[in-house]
Amino acid sequence: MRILVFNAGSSSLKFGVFDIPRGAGLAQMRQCFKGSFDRFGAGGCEYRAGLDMPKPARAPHTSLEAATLAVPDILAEAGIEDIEAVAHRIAHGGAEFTGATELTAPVLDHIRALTPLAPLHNPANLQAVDVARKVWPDLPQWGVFDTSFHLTNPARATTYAVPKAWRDAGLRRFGFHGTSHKYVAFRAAEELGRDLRDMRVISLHLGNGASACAVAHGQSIDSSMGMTPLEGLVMGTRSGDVDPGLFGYLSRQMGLGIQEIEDALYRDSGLLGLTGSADMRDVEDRAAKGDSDAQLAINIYAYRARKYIGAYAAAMGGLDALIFTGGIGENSPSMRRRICDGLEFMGLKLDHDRNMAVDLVGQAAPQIQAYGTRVNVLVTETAEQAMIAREVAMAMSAPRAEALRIPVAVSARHVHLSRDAVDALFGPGYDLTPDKPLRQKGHWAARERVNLHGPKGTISNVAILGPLRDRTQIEISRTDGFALGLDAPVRHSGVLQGTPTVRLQGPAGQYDSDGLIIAARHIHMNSKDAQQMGLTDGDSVSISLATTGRGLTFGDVLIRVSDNAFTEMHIDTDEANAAGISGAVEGELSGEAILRAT
Ligand SMILES: Nc1ncnc2c1ncn2[C@@H]1O[C@H](COP(=O)(O)OP(=O)(O)O)[C@@H](O)[C@H]1O
Ligand SMILES: CC(=O)OP(=O)(O)O
Ligand SMILES: [Mg+2]
Repeated sequence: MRILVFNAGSSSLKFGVFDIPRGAGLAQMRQCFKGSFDRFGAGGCEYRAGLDMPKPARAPHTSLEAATLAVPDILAEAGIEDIEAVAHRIAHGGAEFTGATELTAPVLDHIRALTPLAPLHNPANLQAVDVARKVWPDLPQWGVFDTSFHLTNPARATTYAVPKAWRDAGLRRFGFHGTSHKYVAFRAAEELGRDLRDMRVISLHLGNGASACAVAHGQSIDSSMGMTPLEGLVMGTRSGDVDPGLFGYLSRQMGLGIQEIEDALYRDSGLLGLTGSADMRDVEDRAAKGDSDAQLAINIYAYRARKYIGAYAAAMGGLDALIFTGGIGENSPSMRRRICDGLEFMGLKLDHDRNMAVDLVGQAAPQIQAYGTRVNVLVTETAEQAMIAREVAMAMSAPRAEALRIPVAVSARHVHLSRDAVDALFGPGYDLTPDKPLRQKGHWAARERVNLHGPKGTISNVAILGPLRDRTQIEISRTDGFALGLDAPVRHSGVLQGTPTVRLQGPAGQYDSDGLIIAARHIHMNSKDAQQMGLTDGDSVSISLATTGRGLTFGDVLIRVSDNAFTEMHIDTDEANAAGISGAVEGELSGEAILRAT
């Protein structure tokens, strides 16, 4: 399979063509073309092409868009034909995209909607999609997202301490450069001959955009960029961390509008704001000639990065390897040195000769720590394009993957009430008030709540789900059972013989009812999906949740088919916690694990 990859960054366009033999392992992947444009200005840009990345030549393109438009001709001239898919780096994918995704119209709409959260990136990424669409209208286009790798970050790392209404509106941290952090972490482990799952790694991606990432035991647990690629380290034109108190001051005291402030933080800050140049090569040259602004900028840059190393070593309880990548991380021995100086207290020290002698040809990942020190320090090229090609090739060769993904919903404790129960709890003839519709058609959560009393304790404010049923059923988790002091059996809905009795308390009175169960996990499935997946009512399947950070396969998941069902897997809060679920998750059906109903 031959895949063309576009990696549009905030200051550069990189592209590559990869051959991945069908059926063969990904190790046999071969790059057959490579090119890049950067240093855009009024007089054009620098251009490199060819596998050995020769010295840059000048090209006339003054913008990323113009450079993107030139790529098809470059490939044609190089005799690159028979491309089978085009893969794109997409910076912001929100919480939605956990891996390579085909860029269908709704997916593209979603990416477009995220543009305000990555104004320098998503438009450039979408531009490359547009160009590729026009030139190769029949080829599938895929996206690989910077944000995906960080979706394993725990809530304590992704949650801003801001009002609930803001958090409910979607304010949270995401993190970027995920494809790069993931690749370099794996590459470092490979180089060290260790299993990444046994390691605590910090990756510093220092390009035009820059971010630090803590990779604990193979998973990203924190990164320095937030809801947008503005937070964190000092960058080419972006500020990184600032005091949120600045905004009020800038608005009130300096009369700046929101758009002006945001533009300045994205485009006129960072190295550019500090020195007048966004390019570290210029800044280093000026500093060497005695320019004090450039010298201060370099100090701020290194100091910020060093602070993040300390923070992430603390977050992980130690550090085994530090990795430098991105244009600055790969090419600036003096910046690597400044960042690492002073970290000897944590066992991190560079060998200065090794640091100066770094040569990255042929995917090398040289180690540059002083001999005998505890923390390994490596430098490696980021290879985002290769990683993107690899993820897309894997996704494209996964059979029917799309059809077999099932959204997972976590059911918190709730009750279904009978007419009798409502009469006793709320008064004779009382009608519950439907408040929120549920995804299963005709079902709703009521505004009213009840309390549950058991011999050990009380659980207050338990949701009531309508419509009314013939029998009252109370669904709790195992943990809730301990809180109540009652031992509820795991049962399918409606199978209530011999279940324990619990006291329900409403405003008008009490009602003792049996029907206390832990709901057995199940999948509501509409007939069309069932047919497509080859399943019938009563089948049991295994569902793997691989994307949650505590990947788990749930066996014995009952399929319940009905015509109008919204296809969705239901698990309880204990199961969700065990699988480390936060936010939207999909489960994957393992085809070999279907147990037939009859
Ligand atoms: N030899 C070098 N010394 C110092 N900085 C360098 C060197 N080569 C490239 N850089 C810096 O790398 C940055 C660009 O990084 P890169 O990863 O290519 O950008 P992007 O984030 O757009 O992909 C620029 O600040 C550039 O000055
Ligand atoms: C997310 C980001 O900052 O990307 P880049 O380094 O390409 O600007
Ligand atoms: Mg970059």
